[in-house]
Amino acid sequence: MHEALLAALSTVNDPELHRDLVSLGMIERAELVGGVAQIKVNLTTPACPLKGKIEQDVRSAVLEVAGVEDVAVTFGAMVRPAGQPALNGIKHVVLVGSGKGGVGKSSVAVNLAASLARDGAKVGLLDADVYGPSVAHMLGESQAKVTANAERKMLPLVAHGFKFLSMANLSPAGQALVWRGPMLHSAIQQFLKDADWGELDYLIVDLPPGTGDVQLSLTQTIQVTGAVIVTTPQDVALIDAARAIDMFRKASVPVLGLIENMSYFVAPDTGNVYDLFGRGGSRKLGEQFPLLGEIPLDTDVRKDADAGTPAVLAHPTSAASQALTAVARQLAGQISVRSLASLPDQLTVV
Ligand SMILES: Nc1ncnc2c1ncn2[C@@H]1O[C@H](COP(=O)(O)OP(=O)(O)OP(=O)(O)O)[C@@H](O)[C@H]1O
Repeated sequence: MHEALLAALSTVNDPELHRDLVSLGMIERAELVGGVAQIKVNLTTPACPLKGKIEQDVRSAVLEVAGVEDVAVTFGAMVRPAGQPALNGIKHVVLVGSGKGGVGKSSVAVNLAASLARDGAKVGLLDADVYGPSVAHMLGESQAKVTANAERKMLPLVAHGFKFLSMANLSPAGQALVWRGPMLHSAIQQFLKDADWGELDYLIVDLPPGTGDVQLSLTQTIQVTGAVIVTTPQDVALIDAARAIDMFRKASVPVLGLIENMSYFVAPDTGNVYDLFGRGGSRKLGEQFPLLGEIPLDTDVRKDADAGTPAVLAHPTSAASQALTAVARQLAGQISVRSLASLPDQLTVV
């Protein structure tokens, strides 16, 4: 019966990876118990955007097998690294960049981390925006201090289900950091290599805005899976976003997608939608980069950040939070696609 079930499952494709679940090695269990087919699918990310579709397809395929009266589908997830893991224990490093400041890059980075962690992934967030570190504030941890372990490695702080490190938790509050290129390089190196991040599926890195030393230093130091670029829809922001794309391309960092923030505003009293900055402008940047999502302007995104809880956790049902959650899942999906693109045709089947 196991073989018959596997044969049925081999007709079900992962909608994003365009390969069948069996050859992708995603079937962890397939057996018939009292007329009920027990199928366990091991997804490539707990933040899979297409879980519902996969479940439906598995059900209909398995119900075709003679003797199957019902199907019970359960899910597990194991994020796979893209070739070599970025750093010891860290499967994917994802850079969050922007061409210009103030477009909401840090807000997006914090909410991506919170959303992926809530979906069950092991997540770290590195605040590499050393000139204006805002991550600790957005997580309600601006007073916390980083400590070291017995091997003198920095221990990341933990908030809202994920780990993070920020310069703000190393330097006295309110002091500006006047650092130059080589010092910045070594600070970033320490955050990456002299920190005990443990096992992570995703390390999200909030870069400083623009295309300077820190960004280059990072792309040259470690193997990153890719970068996402946060922009707003105005032409000026898009011109700068194009510059950021160009920088990543020159550094051979794949651009996993664009995120359009402050895309539109829904008036809470009337429900009218206003495209304050000309919505959808990101599409002009070219079709080779997926638009991972459009996030509306929402005062709760700012208020929640100031109160120290990411909006996706504080107001999970708001339009902005739902858009941010969808973006996080799209991103996780893009990373799975990249990781599996280089795999051989047939994987080990359990
Ligand atoms: N979708 C949104 N709706 C409402 N306010 C937002 C939204 N996104 C970001 N903001 C607010 O806009 C301001 C700038 O956001 P943020 O600090 O995340 O931008 P940034 O691009 O990281 O800035 P910088 O590059 O200067 O670090 C913050 O006050 C933030 O709360």
